[in-house]
Amino acid sequence: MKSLLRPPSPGTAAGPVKGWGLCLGIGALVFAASLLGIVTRPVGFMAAFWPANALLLGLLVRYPRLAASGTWAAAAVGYVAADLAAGTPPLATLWLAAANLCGVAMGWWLFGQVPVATRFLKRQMSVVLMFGICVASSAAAALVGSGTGPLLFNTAWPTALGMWFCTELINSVLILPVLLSLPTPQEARRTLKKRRWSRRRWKYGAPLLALAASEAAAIAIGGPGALAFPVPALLWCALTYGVFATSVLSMLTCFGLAMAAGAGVLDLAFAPTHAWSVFSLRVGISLLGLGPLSVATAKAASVEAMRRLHRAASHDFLTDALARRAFMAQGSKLLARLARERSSVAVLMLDLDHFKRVNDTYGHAQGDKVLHGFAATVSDALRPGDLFGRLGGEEFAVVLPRIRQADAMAVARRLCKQVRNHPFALPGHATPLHATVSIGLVVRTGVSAQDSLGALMSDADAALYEAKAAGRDRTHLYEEPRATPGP
Ligand SMILES: Nc1nc2c(ncn2[C@@H]2O[C@H](COP(=O)(O)OP(=O)(O)OP(=O)(O)O)[C@@H](O)[C@H]2O)c(=O)[nH]1
Repeated sequence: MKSLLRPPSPGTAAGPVKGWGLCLGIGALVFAASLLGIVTRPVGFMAAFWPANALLLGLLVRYPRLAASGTWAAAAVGYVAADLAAGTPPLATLWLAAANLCGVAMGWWLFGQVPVATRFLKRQMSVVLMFGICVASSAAAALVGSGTGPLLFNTAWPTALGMWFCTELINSVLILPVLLSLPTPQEARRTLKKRRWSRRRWKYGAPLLALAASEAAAIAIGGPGALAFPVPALLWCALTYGVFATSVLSMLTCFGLAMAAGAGVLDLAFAPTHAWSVFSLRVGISLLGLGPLSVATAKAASVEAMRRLHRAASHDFLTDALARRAFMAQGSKLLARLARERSSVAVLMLDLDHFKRVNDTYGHAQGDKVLHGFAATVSDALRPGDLFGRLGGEEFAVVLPRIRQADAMAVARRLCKQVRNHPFALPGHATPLHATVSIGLVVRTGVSAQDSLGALMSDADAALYEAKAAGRDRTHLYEEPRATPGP
């Protein structure tokens, strides 16, 4: 399917357009969302709730490859069909559909100018930019569509312009963040795994309770200030939950407030029937949702920056193995856990053979490539729970938890074999380099609190020395020196 408009740079969450089925789905979604807007539209008035444009824009931005000609055509059919079904005259339906599509196309084009991470609410400035785009796309739809006000809805043009704009704004500002921050199944699984719901349930439940209580207080007390009552609870939610959960809660709270005010349940002590009061209410509620969203986005961006910083500090830049300090810290922690379990452990010391010759023959830069390839070969051969670190130079270490001696020996031999058989391709050299490694290992069954990682590494190092002395490219198991019989 050929694109009408060039899609924005391929997004991370893009998926292929699967033919007409997907187009039909988009058309049906736009039709249903438009009908919902029309059903909630007061007779002879413009719609107060119009989710179709925000849903369409959100899907196109979230999955850029949806933005094909068939999708746009299906969306147009969806808009027109919904208005025709509601009895709008045919020419007017075309005008209304054109206005809606104009707003969506404007938003879609502007999102395409924004870097992918910013677009998906992963940067500090994401919410500000998203708000700017929502204003521009709402203005585009309002400018094109507001001419229908005097003709169809008996509304003066400036009022129609304002109403169209504020309705578009509240819908896009509240619905778009939900779609833009929608986690992939992989991200959702990771988040659920990280959160320890059972142990800290109160910590995760408290902001939700506060939000419900503040909304109840807003309805009970009322008055112009009541709109701001849920703000502290929403901010608490933003500091506790992720961007997606915050955007869902903001959307529900803000739409809830707008509907409660419209229905008179929330008494704001002003006349919600007066057009400019409605304009002010909708714009105000749109802005209300931005605060918590900005906090959640800024927090997520700083957590991500900290994670990267931590990774850079704990991992060796050249080989991506754990750096010495992180290896010792994580290894000692693991050993303490194994001591509590009385489990077994194996510690391996690995040293590339004659590595100085590699540097001397091929140069230091090529030596770096060999170190990188060696580390990748070793880490590929280990299990997820094993620790692999670079102690310095061409010396590495591995901790294998909960392993029997025979299996640890098999792992060490396998590593030796894999390195021996691995051809290290060096740029500018026709024939690949073959390297070998010597490994010394120590196995402790029933780890006790007296065992330290440093002592085990020193035993493994002694075994490594023996492996080197015996001719290299081999493994050697450390054996406790036998007690000499007394006189
Ligand atoms: N390319 C590169 N070389 C390094 C790095 N760190 C240490 N080396 C080199 O690794 C070499 C280690 O040499 P030696 O300790 O003599 O050991 P060897 O030549 O591997 O000999 P054996 O260990 O006895 O088999 C030295 O030439 C160091 O300069 C690094 O980050 N990159």
